[in-house]
Amino acid sequence: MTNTLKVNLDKDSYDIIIDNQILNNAGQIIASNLNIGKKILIISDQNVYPLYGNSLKKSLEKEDYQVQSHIIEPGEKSKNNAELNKIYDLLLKSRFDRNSSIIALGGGVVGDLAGMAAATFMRGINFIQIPTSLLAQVDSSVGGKVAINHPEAKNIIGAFYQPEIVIIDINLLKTLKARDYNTGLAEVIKYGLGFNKDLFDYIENNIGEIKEIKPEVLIKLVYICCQIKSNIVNQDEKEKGVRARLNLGHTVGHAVEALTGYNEYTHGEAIAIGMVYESYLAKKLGYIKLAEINRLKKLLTSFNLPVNLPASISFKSLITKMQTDKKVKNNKIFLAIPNSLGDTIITSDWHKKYLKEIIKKAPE
Ligand SMILES: NC(=O)c1ccc[n+]([C@@H]2O[C@H](COP(=O)([O-])OP(=O)(O)OC[C@H]3O[C@@H](n4cnc5c(N)ncnc54)[C@H](O)[C@@H]3O)[C@@H](O)[C@H]2O)c1
Ligand SMILES: O=C(O)C(=O)C[C@@H](O)[C@H](O)[C@H](O)COP(=O)(O)O
Ligand SMILES: [Zn+2]
Repeated sequence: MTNTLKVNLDKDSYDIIIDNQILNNAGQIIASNLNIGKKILIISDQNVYPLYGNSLKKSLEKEDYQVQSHIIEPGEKSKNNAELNKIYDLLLKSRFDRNSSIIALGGGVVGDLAGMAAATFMRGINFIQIPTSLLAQVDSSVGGKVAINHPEAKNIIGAFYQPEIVIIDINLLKTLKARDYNTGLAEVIKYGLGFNKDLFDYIENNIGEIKEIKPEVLIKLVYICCQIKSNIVNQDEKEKGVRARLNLGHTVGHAVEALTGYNEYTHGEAIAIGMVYESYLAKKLGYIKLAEINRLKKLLTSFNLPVNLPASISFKSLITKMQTDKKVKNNKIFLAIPNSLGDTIITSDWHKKYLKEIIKKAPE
């Protein structure tokens, strides 16, 4: 049974369609739901396109779309200005117009980069998300944050630009490498830790089924995460308030990614570390309990996710990098931290020395 969620943003509202084995119907889903021009550019990467590019292309061509593809090197290093320029060159050369569309077929890197191209080319052309990694299915394909990195800071050049539709086929997850699957689980655990205690309990109680990628379990996880995210985005599309809670673990996590050159940790691994350190900070401030942090660490570890900062990152380098976070206001670093399991608060009322003490103690 197809599960459909709606992101409600007036004229920019869209459906999230979640099912098993629907990639071959993507063309028909697009043709019957969207009024778009015939030209489509699929942006994908060198791992994903050989697996799924042809099926998508065929299903679009069946509906008379004229399809071109642009394939990037996989990984965070492609989320940059040079790659974005290559896409603009292609769109111009192929005479794409305002009615044309870009489809992101890939993980969060492809989605963020393709979304930046769609948001900025001619000040905005149609954008369709077909996420293929777990992380992209539970998080990055929904909500309209699109971005590229700067060598100094993560996602620092970007926009809020909503897709026309999100088509999620959980069957695609079967070909993910274990490390990439686990990185998506870090965001799933974030939704449990920060927004839904029942989800946290469910993950703890179904570790085996989750590792086996059981379709009914994955549909449930993807549905709950997309539901949590769309409810928040519905209230605060442009992160003026409540949306900042989705950044739980990310102030430390993004700093870890940037300080390690975007190639030592995946995004999910970095935010796993971020969730642990930000939780210790929350505990010092009187929020989450040690027993809950220990549950978090155990759960992350059971999916091979890291829970300790690497020795190469000092307190000083971490705090300096955290100052580049987008949640900094008047030099104050606002953090999204767990209040208790299933609830997040935003605060700037914390002292840097707490983080210094936590790092010095090296939480085991
Ligand atoms: N926009 C947002 O709201 C948002 C939210 C969370 C994360 N992000 C961003 O997303 C990125 C991380 O996303 P990611 O973890 O998907 O990384 P990714 O896009 O690099 O994908 C991870 C790896 O999995 C491969 N892959 C993807 N789907 C596959 C499939 N079905 N079968 C086989 N291999 C597949 C990719 O080729 C890549 O090697 C980061 O840049 C992060 O900042 C954005
Ligand atoms: O959608 C959001 O809002 C999020 O914060 C989701 C995060 O998981 C995601 O990594 C996002 O890209 C981080 O946003 P940023 O504004 O801190 O770059
Ligand atoms: Zn994230």
